[in-house]
Amino acid sequence: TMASQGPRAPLEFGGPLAPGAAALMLLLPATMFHLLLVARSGPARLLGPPPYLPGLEELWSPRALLLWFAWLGLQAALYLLPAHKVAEGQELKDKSRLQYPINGFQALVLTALLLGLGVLAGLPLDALPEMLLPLAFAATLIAFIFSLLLYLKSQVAPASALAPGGNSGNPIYDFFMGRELNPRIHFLDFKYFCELRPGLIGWVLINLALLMQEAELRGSPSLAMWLVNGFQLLYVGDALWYEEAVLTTMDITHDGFGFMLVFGDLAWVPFTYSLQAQFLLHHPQALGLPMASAICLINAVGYYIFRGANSQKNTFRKNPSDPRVADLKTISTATGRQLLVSGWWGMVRHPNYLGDLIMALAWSLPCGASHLLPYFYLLYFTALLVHREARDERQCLQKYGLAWREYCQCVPYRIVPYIY
Ligand SMILES: NC(=O)C1=CN([C@@H]2O[C@H](COP(=O)(O)OP(=O)(O)OC[C@H]3O[C@@H](n4cnc5c(N)ncnc54)[C@H](OP(=O)(O)O)[C@@H]3O)[C@@H](O)[C@H]2O)C=CC1
Ligand SMILES: CC(C)CCC[C@@H](C)[C@H]1CC=C2C3=C(CC[C@@]21C)[C@@]1(C)CC[C@H](O)C(C)(C)[C@@H]1CC3
Repeated sequence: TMASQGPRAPLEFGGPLAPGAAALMLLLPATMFHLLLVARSGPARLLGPPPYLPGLEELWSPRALLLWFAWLGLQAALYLLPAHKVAEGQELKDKSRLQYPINGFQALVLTALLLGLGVLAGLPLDALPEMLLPLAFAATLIAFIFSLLLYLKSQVAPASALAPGGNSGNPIYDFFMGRELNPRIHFLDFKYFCELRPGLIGWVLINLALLMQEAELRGSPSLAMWLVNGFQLLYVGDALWYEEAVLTTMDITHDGFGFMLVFGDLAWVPFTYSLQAQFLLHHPQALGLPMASAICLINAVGYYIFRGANSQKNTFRKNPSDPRVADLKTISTATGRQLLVSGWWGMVRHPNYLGDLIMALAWSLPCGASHLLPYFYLLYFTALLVHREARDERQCLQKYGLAWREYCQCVPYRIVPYIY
């Protein structure tokens, strides 16, 4: 029987048609391919036309598809290995809690070991950069097919399994946003797995391959390439070290798993988040030690704010009496949960976004100021977080009502103190 529609939320991204979900399903892959093509071109003009339009013979590669399936299989196997900890997710509508393995950092380390052994045995990792286009094409194909399978699976899911935002009744919109909240087969939770494993680890693998190819090309990797690789490996390592924290993010607790997140996880993250390293391979930048030191300081400040704010909130949510957060000022809410109104969360309402954006700036600066392309991530990410912050504000106002308004009066700025 058809599952009755679950609760309905306001339509995001302008709804199902242009400039909504349907447009984004074409625009996002097109933007990704544009970035991949421009990064390797001499002029590297972000706002100009791509240097050429690749033919299907350049995009389609059975070898790339096979590589993707092998990569997904490896990461799924590492995900299903015994975990040192199994965490419970947030309470669901039916009062149950799902279980999630906490073994992401272990998967990163094992992947590094396996790849290290592979390179010693002759695995041509430095050949990966030449395959970025067919690999991105394969990832996009997999994203569409996987999203279709998820959409079909959601048709037989009970209403309690549906996400608030992904069942408008419009197939295009629901395919894009995702109908089911936590699609899984036994212990393999597809949303949790895709968000933290193949794309995120694939991102730093692509970065490493680009660094290795620069060493082949120029004798040794540039300081700028080292910085970008180091900063982004820190970011991915941190995400996997604090993997359990993702269980309280809105993607896991609120959003359906549809094309937007499937494509975002499997294609957008590995192929557009590695843009700075791609740019540096084709556009070497001389970076002096004083500038490099200043950029390292900027990344350190961003990481300090990002980690400090995320850990403070997650610690507080886990145990408000924890000595590390017990003395912070709070606002009580009708739900029984409290809102932090001092510490990081008394500075602005999303201090973690501020730290993340500062790091995004530090990732771009090693690429110099001659091109806009390396700053694409900063521009995209600012738009993503501003949109995300607005979504979260709506959800928090709905959750907490007057208490949230009181919080907004105490903490008037959203992301940047005294600015926004
Ligand atoms: N690199 C990338 O592409 C992306 C990175 N990120 C990063 O992911 C991290 C998580 O971000 P995101 O998932 O958006 O959500 P957040 O971690 O910002 O969590 C938002 C939730 O935190 C709780 N909260 C908000 N204010 C307070 C307060 N004052 N006291 C206590 N709890 C509060 C509310 O949930 P409740 O009260 O229900 O607990 C709210 O819904 C961020 O650091 C962000 O930068 C996010 C998206 C993309
Ligand atoms: C326009 C895009 C295609 C829309 C897709 C957005 C996604 C790429 C992001 C949505 C939320 C994300 C998070 C992270 C990566 C990007 C996506 C999937 C995250 C895993 C990065 C590392 C962080 O430490 C985190 C807090 C774990 C992030 C969680 C949200």
